[in-house]
Amino acid sequence: MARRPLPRILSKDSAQIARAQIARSRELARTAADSATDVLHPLITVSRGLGLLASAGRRKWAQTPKDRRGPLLFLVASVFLLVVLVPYGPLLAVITVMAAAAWQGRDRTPPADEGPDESQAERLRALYEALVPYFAGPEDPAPLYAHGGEWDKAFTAHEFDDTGRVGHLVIRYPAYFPDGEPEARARVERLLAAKAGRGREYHFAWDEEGNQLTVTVLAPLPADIAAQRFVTTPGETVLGFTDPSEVRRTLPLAYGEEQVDVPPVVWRTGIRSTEPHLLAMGQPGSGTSTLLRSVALQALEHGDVLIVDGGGTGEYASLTGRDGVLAVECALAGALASLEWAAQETERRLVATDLARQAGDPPPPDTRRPLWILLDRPGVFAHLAAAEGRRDPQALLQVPLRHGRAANVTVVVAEQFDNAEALSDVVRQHTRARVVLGSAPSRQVEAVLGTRPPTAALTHLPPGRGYARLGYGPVHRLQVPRTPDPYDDATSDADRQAVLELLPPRSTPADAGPVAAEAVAVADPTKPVAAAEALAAEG
Ligand SMILES: Nc1ncnc2c1ncn2[C@@H]1O[C@H](COP(=O)(O)OP(=O)(O)OP(=O)(O)O)[C@@H](O)[C@H]1O
Repeated sequence: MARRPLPRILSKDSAQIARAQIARSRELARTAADSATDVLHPLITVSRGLGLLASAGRRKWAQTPKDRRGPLLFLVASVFLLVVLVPYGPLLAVITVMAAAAWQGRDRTPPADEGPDESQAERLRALYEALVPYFAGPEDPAPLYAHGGEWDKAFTAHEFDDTGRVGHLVIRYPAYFPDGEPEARARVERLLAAKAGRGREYHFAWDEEGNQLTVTVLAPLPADIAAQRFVTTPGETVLGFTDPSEVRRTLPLAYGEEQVDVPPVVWRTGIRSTEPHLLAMGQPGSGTSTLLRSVALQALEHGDVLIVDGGGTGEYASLTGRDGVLAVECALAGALASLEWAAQETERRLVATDLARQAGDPPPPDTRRPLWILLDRPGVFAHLAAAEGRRDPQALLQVPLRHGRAANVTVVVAEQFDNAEALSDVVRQHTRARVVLGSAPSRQVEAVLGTRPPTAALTHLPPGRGYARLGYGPVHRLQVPRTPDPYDDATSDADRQAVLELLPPRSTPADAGPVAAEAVAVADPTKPVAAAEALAAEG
């Protein structure tokens, strides 16, 4: 596939990625040209000066009347002879001519005026005035911030975008401003986001040592990346895409016949993972089920998947009966049975691995195939179980969550904020990879990620947009790839086709039904697919 710039038919977001790449290439070319110009600068100046001197000489000769040209020629010849005869004359003459040429050839273009124009200066002044109550100290003898003060001393760098709004700003603030207090920071960030222009996302970088705040406007993340096979190694799952400045790696992604490179948020699972399980939270409709579907499609490439869906809207029906899909459970009884089997399977793997290790053998092959447990909206089952006097299915996640890493078992839980209190402690404790989708108050986001995101959240985010944090790592902005339910009537044909192409074939009849408790119990636990088949036979 040829790697070419983005086609015009792509949406605004994808075009922005391409524009960023073109801008980067231009920046490189400009840097190379600047370096070459720096090295050759003296030579260029002298050559330009010599050219100017020669043309001045020609002009002078042309202006001289014909009857005076003889004496002038005689004078020049005499000076030339004198120079030749005087000791060091030729050398001195060359130096003199070069100096004159350098003087003549010096760059005389007046330096461009880089200051802001009147409207921009007005915007900066307004921003400065708005910041005065936050940064002024009543006892400061020489305040940096004061009404009617000098904004250009406080704003050390500023850039404006094409629409005339602030694109980048470096703000100095007094050392006594409590920049270590999240609430104080949040107040300033809210003010800046409102005053510098709503509807855009801002990145705030607080330099506590230098007492400097850098505000940068972020371009929207590409929201039209369709589901596809990502170029990753086993054990890597692409949660979505983020800013180029946040991640060094890029993934080549297909857009029809074209390819573009986009920075991914990659989550590593398996034995060496430090964040072996994931929790995704969001508002209704923010795209957590879509994230789970995207994870399932990637997991099925190398492993088996068990889906427990408390939402009960049939969003995972397209996965039922597919090779590698052990079960798609929508009822409490099935959820309990499947999760009990998963807990036993985790224990079996642990025991088998341990025995092999004691015997000095490598882990048996039937413990190496990754097993994924995807649990959407467990809070619904928790309420149902409490009403029916049964066990909360989350209790069965204890073994997979605690010991899953060693047994190649990964748990992904998605829940809505409204039901957050229904999440069990063990789920909260052991899911160290976190995702928040959709707009939410910053304290809710902080409660999930463990820290405040470095950007001011928009009041409206497209579905699949949010933040991801792996363990104690940085918070990344995230856009989940578009992975809709192919059975949903609202799904476009292109999206449906993209998801259907990723689904494994269906060798188990889809109408075999969910894995029943008894079938799971009697099935050979070393062959999870066989368990489903045994159930199908029993059904
Ligand atoms: N990454 C995405 N890109 C494009 N559209 C998305 C994305 N994620 C979700 N959507 C769209 O948003 C809508 C809701 O998505 P989804 O069902 O995944 O949300 P949810 O958080 O599970 O909400 P609910 O539990 O209420 O269904 C769907 O129409 C879906 O197609």
